Amino acid sequence: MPNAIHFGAGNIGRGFIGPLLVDSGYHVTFADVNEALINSINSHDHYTVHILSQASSTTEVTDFSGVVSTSQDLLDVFPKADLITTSVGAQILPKIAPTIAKGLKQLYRQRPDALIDIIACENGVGASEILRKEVGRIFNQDATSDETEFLEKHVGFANCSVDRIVPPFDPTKAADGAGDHEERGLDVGVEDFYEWVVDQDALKADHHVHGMKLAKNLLAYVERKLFTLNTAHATISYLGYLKGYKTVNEAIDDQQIYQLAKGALHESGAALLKKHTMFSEEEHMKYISTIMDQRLKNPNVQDEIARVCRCPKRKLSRNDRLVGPAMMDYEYGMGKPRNLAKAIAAALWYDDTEDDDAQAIRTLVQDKGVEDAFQQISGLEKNDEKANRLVADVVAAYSTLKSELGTEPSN
Ligand SMILES: NC(=O)c1ccc[n+]([C@@H]2O[C@H](COP(=O)([O-])OP(=O)(O)OC[C@H]3O[C@@H](n4cnc5c(N)ncnc54)[C@H](O)[C@@H]3O)[C@@H](O)[C@H]2O)c1
Ligand SMILES: O=P(O)(O)OC[C@@H](O)[C@@H](O)[C@H](O)[C@H](O)CO
Repeated sequence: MPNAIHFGAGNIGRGFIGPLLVDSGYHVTFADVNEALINSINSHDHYTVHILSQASSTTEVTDFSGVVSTSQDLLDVFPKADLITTSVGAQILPKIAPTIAKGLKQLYRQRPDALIDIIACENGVGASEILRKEVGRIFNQDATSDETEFLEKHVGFANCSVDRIVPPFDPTKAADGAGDHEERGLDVGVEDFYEWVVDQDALKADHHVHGMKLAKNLLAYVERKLFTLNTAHATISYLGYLKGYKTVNEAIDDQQIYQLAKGALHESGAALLKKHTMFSEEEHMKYISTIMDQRLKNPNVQDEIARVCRCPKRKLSRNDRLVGPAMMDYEYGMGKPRNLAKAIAAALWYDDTEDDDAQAIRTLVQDKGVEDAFQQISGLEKNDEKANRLVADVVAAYSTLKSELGTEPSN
């Protein structure tokens, strides 16, 4: 039986990647910092994935175990691994890199001929590549030349696009009659749709995983997904937050928000089609309408605005879902991305007291002004003329957004 280690036993780990691996015959070891979660994983021999669609259905997941990601137990599991996947959050990857570097050395000692792949299943451009650089830097600090050669020739780091909405899930409210919370603590609720596209050129070994689609030109898939689904999700949620909504369904039902999000997708879509000519306009319009009118409106998926808005610093960074497509519009001569600028402005207004990033952003905006704060958070170059145009658009959108939405300015 092949073995996989999956870092992050949260929504995507238990609701998407873990189940696909188990269904393909892998034993999955979940590695997570959350000890209580790992104890729960080790005290269950199965859990249920609830499909949140009109015809609700379930899938049982078995053949898994858990290890605390900071423990020696994880290093002991590494030598058996054939595949390593992650879903911890892109910003957490540098934190797990030292463990992966150590684990790969253990693996090399026991199986020097092994071929192994690492796939970071995180939202973001080039997540596995970021992990590769960090693991490589640490691994090579005290590596022998044989070890360095092993890392280069035997370990693949494959970027991927990972798409399935897995919202917070309350098993006691499951439409399929799930039992009480204690009993159903590991269960997850997921939308029916999923797409996992992995860079075939970066893999070192053959993996037979149901639902893992291999493709070349990965950047096109990653940007199409991040700059469409996630752009819409973020636009709807940051604007929805300002209008007092708590769920994505409530916010998308607001026509002003719906139209603004649709506008943002036409802006990102124009640049995506220009950059990635493998997608036709017809295909992309269908992709947008499936997202806007089916997936994000799915009444069975009750997603929280706070979850979609989480980590606003990451979401406002140069290559992410808001600034990324807005800059692409300038780079490909597509004109002013007015709707994206409003979405960015809304993210700069996001002030959820439970969100540390949001608090840091608000403090920065108040201390430095919106122009400097946005430039610093996004990482846009000060001497880049296109970046300066976007900064000016965002500053203008920021000052009028709240009155446009009909909400009172708070400061
Ligand atoms: N939920 C979705 O709809 C969805 C869809 C596609 C992609 N993603 C991406 O998947 C990733 C995970 O998202 P999620 O929704 O599953 O989040 P989540 O919070 O449900 O799960 C993340 C898990 O990672 C664990 N973790 C945090 N730091 C860790 C560390 N240092 N070592 C090991 N484990 C650690 C947490 O304890 C948690 O269990 C993110 O990159 C997200 O963008 C999420
Ligand atoms: O996971 P994040 O924080 O990058 O973004 C929040 C949501 O937009 C995201 O999790 C989506 O649900 C997911 O990307 C759907 O595939």
